[in-house]
Amino acid sequence: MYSSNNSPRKEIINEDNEVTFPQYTLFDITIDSGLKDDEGNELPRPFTKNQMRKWLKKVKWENRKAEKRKAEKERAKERRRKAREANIDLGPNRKALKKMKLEKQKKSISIVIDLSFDHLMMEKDRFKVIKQILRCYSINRRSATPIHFHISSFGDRSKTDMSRHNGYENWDINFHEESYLDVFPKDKIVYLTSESENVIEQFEDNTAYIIGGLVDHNQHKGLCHKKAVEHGIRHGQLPLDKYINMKTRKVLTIDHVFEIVLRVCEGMPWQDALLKVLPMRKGAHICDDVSGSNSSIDTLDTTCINEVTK
Ligand SMILES: C[S@@+](CC[C@H](N)C(=O)[O-])C[C@H]1O[C@@H](n2cnc3c(N)ncnc32)[C@H](O)[C@@H]1O
Repeated sequence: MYSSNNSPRKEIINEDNEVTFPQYTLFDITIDSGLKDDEGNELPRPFTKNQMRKWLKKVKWENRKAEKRKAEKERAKERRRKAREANIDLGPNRKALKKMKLEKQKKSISIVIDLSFDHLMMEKDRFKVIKQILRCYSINRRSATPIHFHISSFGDRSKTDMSRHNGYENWDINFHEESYLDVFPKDKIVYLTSESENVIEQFEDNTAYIIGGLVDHNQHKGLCHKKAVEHGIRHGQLPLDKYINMKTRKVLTIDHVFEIVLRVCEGMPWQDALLKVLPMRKGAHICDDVSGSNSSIDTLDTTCINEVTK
């Protein structure tokens, strides 16, 4: 209790009528006053009004967040209860997913998200990249045939951005501080880029497919293609034109590219995978020349990439 109800600078009078200085902490930060008590212990500096205001704002925000989380948990519980009653399968729960992780056989291809573009993005866009990575992680975990998932050029900035998600170090993702060039043999790397003149038909075993970890609103058009050419590695685009017509441009988000690769590796025909993953607003619809024909990957050219550039 404060001796005055609105000035945080005042001392505290406890129940035994003893006067003490308050131990203010801003969560884990204690502000030192430079003063010492009788035993030589550092006394904390009371907050200024401004600091107190900020602290209260933060506490209120944290409380609101906790309430929202609690409400969301309740809603999820209710959804699950209703689904059970209606005999609807909501897929595996967390416990089952963990067990599945140990039992599932992974595909031999790897997907790498290249995080070497941090310096080109504002915080807001870097967070979008992380959010998309979370989605990739989540769909890969739920897949019956997950693919090896890597992150390369995982530097200090990415670590800080990622650390907002507790326990990410324990996720089933291989984090590499170094470039993908130092992790995989050069001839086993294919950079995925919509600007490539090579069209991917099938994914090769034991090959690492790189997705640029970049949200750039088309500001750095062709950057990943340029990078692949400069490094002398193979590159390829997804066969969008072959299977679907799209209203919008063909540059997809990281998680959409990831999911398309995952679904095709699971055995889904290209066209189905593209239509399943691409959102309605992209206006994806079936190409006249392939609709009705069997578009399964089995019937396609078996070369991984046409006119591969070395
Ligand atoms: C939002 S895009 C980044 C666009 C960026 N301007 C660039 O130079 O690639 C994110 C990543 O998804 C992959 N990607 C997007 N559309 C693709 C497509 N149609 N085919 C293959 N990869 C694609 C690329 O790896 C790309 O770097």
